[in-house]
Parts: sequence; structure tokens; C-alpha cells
Amino acid sequence: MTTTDTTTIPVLTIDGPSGSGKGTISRLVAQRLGWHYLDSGALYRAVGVAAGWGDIDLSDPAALVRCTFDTEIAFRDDGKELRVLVNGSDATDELRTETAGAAASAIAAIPEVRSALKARQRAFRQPPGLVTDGRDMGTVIFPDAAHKVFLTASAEERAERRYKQLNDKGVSVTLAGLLREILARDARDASRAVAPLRPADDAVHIDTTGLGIDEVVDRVLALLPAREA
Ligand SMILES: Nc1ncnc2c1ncn2[C@@H]1O[C@H](COP(=O)(O)OP(=O)(O)OP(=O)(O)O)[C@@H](O)[C@H]1O
Ligand SMILES: Nc1ccn([C@H]2C[C@H](O)[C@@H](COP(=O)(O)O)O2)c(=O)n1
Repeated sequence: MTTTDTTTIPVLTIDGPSGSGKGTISRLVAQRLGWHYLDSGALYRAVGVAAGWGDIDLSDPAALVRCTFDTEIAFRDDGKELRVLVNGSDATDELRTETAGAAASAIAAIPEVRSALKARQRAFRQPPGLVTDGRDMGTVIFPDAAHKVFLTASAEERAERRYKQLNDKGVSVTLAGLLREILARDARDASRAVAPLRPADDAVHIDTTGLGIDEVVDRVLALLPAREA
């Protein structure tokens, strides 16, 4: 049996806190480059949602690890957004709620769950290249990535972006509540013992406060050599 060496396939990692725009920017950059895209947060969210469907206690690590291995997760880009199928059902809307984000953040602190998702994430490294977003893409999953970005924005702007996003979908939330949730999730993601949210030493930092989506996409693409961009 021959094994394919994937280490020559270029990877662009985009890490950052909740609402910094990682998902939006990564997907657009991947489209522009014609590369694959991995939304790693969706994997943690999908396991959290599947655990909820199976009445699995979020404080039962052994059951959550079994659930991680047993959950089928598939992605389908419908041109408008990335749809996520969990065990064959389209769970995109449920996945995008703040409740699912908080559950994902809680189970993401369990080292065995993180290990169980490692190989799945690395399998996305396929020709001609991969753009991936998350919290530990540049530090743990693809430490050898040629291009690494750490996106940030002020917590207030991130809460406002989320407020607008949810309002547009008809979801009733308060700005103050969203700001509290965002700060709590950032604190949990950054303080966990394993693979905490932090920039890779070789990541380029982009503060997106006050920048539009197209401007951020252009700044990210400008980091790549002309032959790739
Ligand atoms: N630079 C930007 N300017 C204005 N709005 C933005 C910008 N980047 C993203 N947004 C909007 O902010 C919202 C959140 O963006 P997105 O979901 O990409 O963030 P994220 O970092 O992936 O969040 P999470 O980690 O919670 O999944 C979306 O509605 C998106 O359209
Ligand atoms: N690489 C990753 C991606 C995500 N997580 C955890 C922590 C997040 O709060 C949660 C949801 O992620 P999002 O969809 O908001 O990007 O999942 C992680 O620990 N590592």
C-alpha cells in the first residue's frame, strides 16, 4: 500500500476568537484560491449537537469520546453558506446557535475529544490546498502550515456583528447578552489546558475592527505568494 505525502500541500490557517470573522473570511479566501475549506469549529459543534440528541451528559468524557467517534459529519457548500449534515440530517441552523457554541466550547476542553477529531481535520489537507479556521489550526493541527493568520476584533464589534447576524435571521437576542456570551466563550477557549486559543508564534495578526469583509479577504490574500494567490 502506498501512503500519500500530504505535507507538500499548502495550508492557510486562520485562528481567532468568536466572531472575529474566521468562518466568513476563510470560506471566501478558499473560494478565491480554489482550495478546500475546513470549518473545524463545526466539528466540535456537531459533536455537541449529537450529544444533545443522544441525551449525553456534557460532563461525561467517556460518553462524549464515544459520541465523537460515532458521529458522522459531512459538509455541503450550497453557494450561500456551508451546510453541515450530522448523522445525515441538516443541522446547520442548530449548529449556529450560541447554545451550540457554548456546548462545543465545553466539550472542546476534553483532551480525548480533541484527539479523536485530529485525524478527521488533517484528512482535509488535499490538493490543491486547504484553508482552515478554528482555535488551534496553526498551533496544533497544522503547525507546519506555510501561511498562518490570527484574526481579532474588539469584543464590542464582535458582539455587534453577531447581533446583526442573528437579527437578520429573526432571532431575538440582546447586545449585552451576546457580549457576555462571547467574553465567556473566549475566556474558556483561551484558558483550557489543551490546545488553548492562542496565536501561533509565526502567525500574522490582523485586527479587523472597522474593516469590511472584502478588505480583510484582500489582506489575507496579499500574504500569499503570487503563484498561489
Ligand atoms: N470584517 C467584517 N466586517 C463586518 N462583519 C463581519 C466581518 N467579518 C465577519 N463579519 C460578520 O460577522 C459575523 C460573524 O462572522 P463569522 O461567523 O465568520 O465569525 P467567526 O469568527 O467564524 O465566529 P465563530 O467562532 O463564533 O464561529 C457574520 O455575520 C459575518 O458576516
Ligand atoms: N479548532 C477549534 C475549533 C473550535 N473549537 C471549540 C471552541 C469554540 O468556542 C467552539 C465553536 O467554534 P466556532 O464554530 O465558534 O469556531 O469549538 C476548538 O476548541 N478548536
